[in-house]
Amino acid sequence: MATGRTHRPATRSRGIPEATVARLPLYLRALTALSERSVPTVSSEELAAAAGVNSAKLRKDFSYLGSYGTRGVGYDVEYLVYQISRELGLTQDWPVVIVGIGNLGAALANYGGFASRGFRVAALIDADPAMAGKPVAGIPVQHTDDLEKIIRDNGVSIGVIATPAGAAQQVCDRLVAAGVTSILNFAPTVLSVPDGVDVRKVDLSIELQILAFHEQRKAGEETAMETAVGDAALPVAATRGDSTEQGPDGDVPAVMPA
Ligand SMILES: NC(=O)c1ccc[n+]([C@@H]2O[C@H](COP(=O)([O-])OP(=O)(O)OC[C@H]3O[C@@H](n4cnc5c(N)ncnc54)[C@H](O)[C@@H]3O)[C@@H](O)[C@H]2O)c1
Repeated sequence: MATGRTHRPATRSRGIPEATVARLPLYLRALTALSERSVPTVSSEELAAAAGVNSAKLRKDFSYLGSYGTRGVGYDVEYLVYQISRELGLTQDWPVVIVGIGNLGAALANYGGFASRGFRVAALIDADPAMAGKPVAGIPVQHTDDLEKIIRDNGVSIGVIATPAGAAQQVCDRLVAAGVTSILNFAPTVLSVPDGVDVRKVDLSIELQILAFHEQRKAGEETAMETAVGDAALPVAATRGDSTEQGPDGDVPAVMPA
């Protein structure tokens, strides 16, 4: 769901295209579900359907990992989970800080899915002095005055920004200066970062706008269908009872053949 943008070339140094990297978490999520059900192998078609990806694209993506599956058997689920996790750097623990512990930051801190995927929330940081020391998700919130020290002490390389838009660039600059090289930005603003820093932006309103676009198209198609059916209904109604105009099983066809 991330409407992501990274500041890296389209191909990573090991030759895996960014588009493939972006699909790896989708495969991993589908494979983890299979693994939890103790499914030993999966075909490219089944996995592609579970991940919502085209199966030819999946085979191409897996060829970058050196994984070709076995004809007639498919892919070994556990091995693929390991391979993709390793490729995504998930076989190691990633300490993450969240900056801006309001509604969203607190919800993110409380989300159990990060830790289970190797992302440990190492610290929560907020500018509001009244919040300092108060626990959120069992972690005491720390004040932004200590941001640089917190980053260094915890060896943090990934920062999550959940501050208001107006504060995001300044928070980003401080995170980067302190050594953070990957940022997940929830604030509705475009961040400037130096080369070598990756930024991904999550914007749920953009996702909703895309859904609205599809809803509008669906509504347009339905209107067009209704118009077509409505236009066709006149001759059908007029000829009802005329066996020559009925379908093979006696039903009146909804749309008359041209
Ligand atoms: N990307 C999305 O889909 C999405 C969804 C919801 C909200 N948002 C955005 O996330 C951000 C947070 O939303 P919210 O509802 O949690 O807001 P909020 O007002 O509840 O929380 C913001 C928090 O940031 C803190 N803060 C302000 N300036 C700071 C600074 N310089 N350094 C550290 N902390 C600072 C505030 O003290 C507050 O606790 C907003 O920018 C909002 O637009 C994005």
